[in-house]
Amino acid sequence: MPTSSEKPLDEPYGLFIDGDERVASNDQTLEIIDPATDEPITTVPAATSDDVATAVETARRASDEWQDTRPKERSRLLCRLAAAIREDEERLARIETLENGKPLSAARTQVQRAARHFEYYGGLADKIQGESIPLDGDHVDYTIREPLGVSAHIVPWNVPIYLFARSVAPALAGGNTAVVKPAEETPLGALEIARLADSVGLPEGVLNIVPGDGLEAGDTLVGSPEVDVVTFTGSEATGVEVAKRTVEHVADIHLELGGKSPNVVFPDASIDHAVDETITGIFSNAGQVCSAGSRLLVHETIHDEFVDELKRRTEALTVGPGVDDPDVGPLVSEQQLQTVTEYLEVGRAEVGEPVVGGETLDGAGYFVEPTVFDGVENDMRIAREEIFGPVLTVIEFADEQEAIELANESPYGLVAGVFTENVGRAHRFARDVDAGQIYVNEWFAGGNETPFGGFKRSGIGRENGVQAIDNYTQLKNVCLNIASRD
Ligand SMILES: NC(=O)C1=CN([C@@H]2O[C@H](COP(=O)(O)OP(=O)(O)OC[C@H]3O[C@@H](n4cnc5c(N)ncnc54)[C@H](OP(=O)(O)O)[C@@H]3O)[C@@H](O)[C@H]2O)C=CC1
Ligand SMILES: CCCCCC/C=C/C(=O)O
Repeated sequence: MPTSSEKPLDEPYGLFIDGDERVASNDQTLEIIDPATDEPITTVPAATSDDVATAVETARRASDEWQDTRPKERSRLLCRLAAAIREDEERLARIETLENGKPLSAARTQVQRAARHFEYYGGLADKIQGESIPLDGDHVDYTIREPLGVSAHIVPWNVPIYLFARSVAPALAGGNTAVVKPAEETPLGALEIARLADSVGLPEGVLNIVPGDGLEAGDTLVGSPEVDVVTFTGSEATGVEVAKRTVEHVADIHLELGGKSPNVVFPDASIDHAVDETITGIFSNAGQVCSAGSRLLVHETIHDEFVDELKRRTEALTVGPGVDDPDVGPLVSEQQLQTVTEYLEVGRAEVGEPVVGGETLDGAGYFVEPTVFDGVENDMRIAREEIFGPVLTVIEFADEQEAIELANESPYGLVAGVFTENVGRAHRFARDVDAGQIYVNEWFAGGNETPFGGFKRSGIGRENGVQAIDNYTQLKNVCLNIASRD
């Protein structure tokens, strides 16, 4: 397997089923495009419904043995996989950059996070414990956490390697087998990690990867009655369809959907720091992050100074191909470029010219300038709808009460951030704002260890942390009558 940075791909790629690689049953393929150049990178097989059914049958067959594998052995295997990912970090990062477009240093961070995820859940695999419940002297009552069985993972294209790890690691740790459908644009990272899993000894059939079209491969997967739990990250519209299909066969479902997260800056904050974090919050991954800080609420007394500084630093950001490690890479696809371009026009119609950015770059690739729209009202489309691009909307507020009301006036509730040096205000914000995670004085705070998921229309359930084990286990209660019957 090549490890040099010059040749990150180890072609050809196959559907990864039962520890083996194969072409699609009808030979169809997906073409993978480099978003920085609009040029094809490689092809992978596109799973048909029959292929997905085979993958699910395989996962079902492997399920009993994996459930019976001693937890400490599952733990060892996941930790070995983490080590293998770390050893291959540079090549995997180059693959993430190639298929997704993100800057190389950001791709390296995401590969490290993926490795950390397998370590973290490897560490937890042998600590999934029940409880004993006191009843009375004649009864012994206890709970056991058992695996659900076959888990299905619908993974998006924005952070493909990390988001693959985010749900697969706790699922395998919990004793489930997995079938993963990566996004059409970015299947390579998942296929590469499946090979690493095989190389460290993960039993055949425990992890299966079926790249393909959402409407065919994805729908067949989540609709399969043999699937016991579905985890989905992506758009709200698709998430709702996936949930309906899953509930038809009464499987568990976890949804991590969109956001329009408020980033609230009070006058007592360090402006310098808050501007930096605002830029990180909206322009990382070219704004293609569910937890992007896309709605900046800034106090009226610091508004002008803040926006001037934001403009100055945004203008200085470099935009270019991810392999050159710029500040901002291309969007993932022509489709995403079109969506974001339409929102730039919506923004112009709603508030006029942006204070910075607002253009797509000429030439090959899907590049959009980092953009800031000022003078936005909270009920405008650019303040309510998830753009999923490098586009920030700036809204003024007059006092704390108004800031909290504006923060909460959104259909979403994924994360919310506050910049203030006033501890009481930070805690009031955390108490009063409806979001699954609150950031204080740092955007993208927390990590693999901290529960992550949405209030309101941002989703159902929590990823990350010890809590994610609950997503992939079911609770059994055992109650014994131990009264003497002599
Ligand atoms: N919360 C997040 O992190 C993400 C949010 N989004 C949001 O979604 C918007 C559109 O992006 P898009 O890629 O179309 O997102 P989707 O939500 O449509 O796709 C996410 C995943 O779901 C799959 N999928 C699509 N339809 C089905 C289905 N019927 N059954 C099962 N799986 C399905 C997709 O496959 P396929 O690739 O074949 O379509 C992909 O793997 C973005 O602009 C952004 O706003 C997108 C990605 C991540
Ligand atoms: C800068 C990237 C941080 C990624 C954090 C996890 C993202 C999740 C998502 O978009 O669904």
